[in-house]
Amino acid sequence: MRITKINKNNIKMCAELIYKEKKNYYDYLFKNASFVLEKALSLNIPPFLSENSIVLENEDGEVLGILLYATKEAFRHRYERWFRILGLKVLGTGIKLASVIGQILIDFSTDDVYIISLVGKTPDITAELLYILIRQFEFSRIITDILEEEVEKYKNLGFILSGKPNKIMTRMFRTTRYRTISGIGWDTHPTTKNKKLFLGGVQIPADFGLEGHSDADVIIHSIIDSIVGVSLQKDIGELFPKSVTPKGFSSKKMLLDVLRLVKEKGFFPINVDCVIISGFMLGKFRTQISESLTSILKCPVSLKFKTGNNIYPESEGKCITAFCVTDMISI
Ligand SMILES: Nc1ccn([C@@H]2O[C@H](COP(=O)(O)O)[C@@H](O)[C@H]2O)c(=O)n1
Ligand SMILES: C[C@@]1(CO)OP(=O)(O)OP(=O)(O)OC[C@H]1O
Repeated sequence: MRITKINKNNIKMCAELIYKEKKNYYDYLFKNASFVLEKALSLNIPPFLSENSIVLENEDGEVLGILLYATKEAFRHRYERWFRILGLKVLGTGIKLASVIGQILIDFSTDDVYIISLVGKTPDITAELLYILIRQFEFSRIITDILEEEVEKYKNLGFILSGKPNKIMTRMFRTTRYRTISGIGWDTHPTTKNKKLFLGGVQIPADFGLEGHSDADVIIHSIIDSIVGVSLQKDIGELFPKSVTPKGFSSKKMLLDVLRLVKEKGFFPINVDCVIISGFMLGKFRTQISESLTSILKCPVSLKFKTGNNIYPESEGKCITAFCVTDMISI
């Protein structure tokens, strides 16, 4: 997944998502609304400014979600440019637009940001877009006007109701404050000759593996527990019970599932720090394991390896143990 802005390659997909999210409202404002929106985006007509967009795309360039925002400035200037797409119709539509814009200018300050569109193909993408906005910019309040059916979605993102700016829309707002929170995780698995060794999503060349129902990747299991405890009040066994998890299941897939779940709830890992106790030397795999985990978690991951100085069962190769602490931002 990559972060970008509206550009000529993705403008059609972005315009479609923006239109679909508030179809009734845009249809009320404009005739042929989907065409008007795409045109407004391509001509950069305020407040539909591509510079004020955050777009998440997959590796194939498919748009997974878009957040389009506007500052007070964007509502104030260069409105005459609407004539270029609306022509004479601006006289009819203009009255509706002018009243919407006028109300917004009265209701919010230069410290606020107004969300025109926040739409993700899945709830975790929607939350991630909001997280990027909150972390990147120092606004004090986020205001948005939405259709009634979107209220739950915004409540889940920490917004509260604040009235009805017009007969179609509902207004909601939230502050941009966030908190940091840390979780701890631990896991240990006995070694076995019958399995491959997976650590941090990397298959390590060794003549043994770890016993367990899944691929028994102790590093990932400890990271999962450090994340899901504080965010979901759960542990790995509750999320992936042995009764329904296929034997040998990939821990990497479990971590990807967990990240989707916690992001939906507004929790974003920002740092992971692990200690691994193992008699089998792992130092030469540090970079590979850390890069594998960073590519999944999208945050720095540090690893320390310890032998246990011959006094732990890990030192004798009976098992491998991992501890970890994950710091997260909760929006
Ligand atoms: N499985 C391991 C354990 C340790 N290392 C490296 O060896 C250093 C010394 O470890 P002690 O537990 O004896 O203090 C340690 O700093 C690690 O870099 C390792 O590579 N793999
Ligand atoms: C992951 C699960 C189930 O798939 O099994 P294991 O691979 O045995 O791992 P463990 O860390 O003992 O506990 C959680 C289990 O539910």
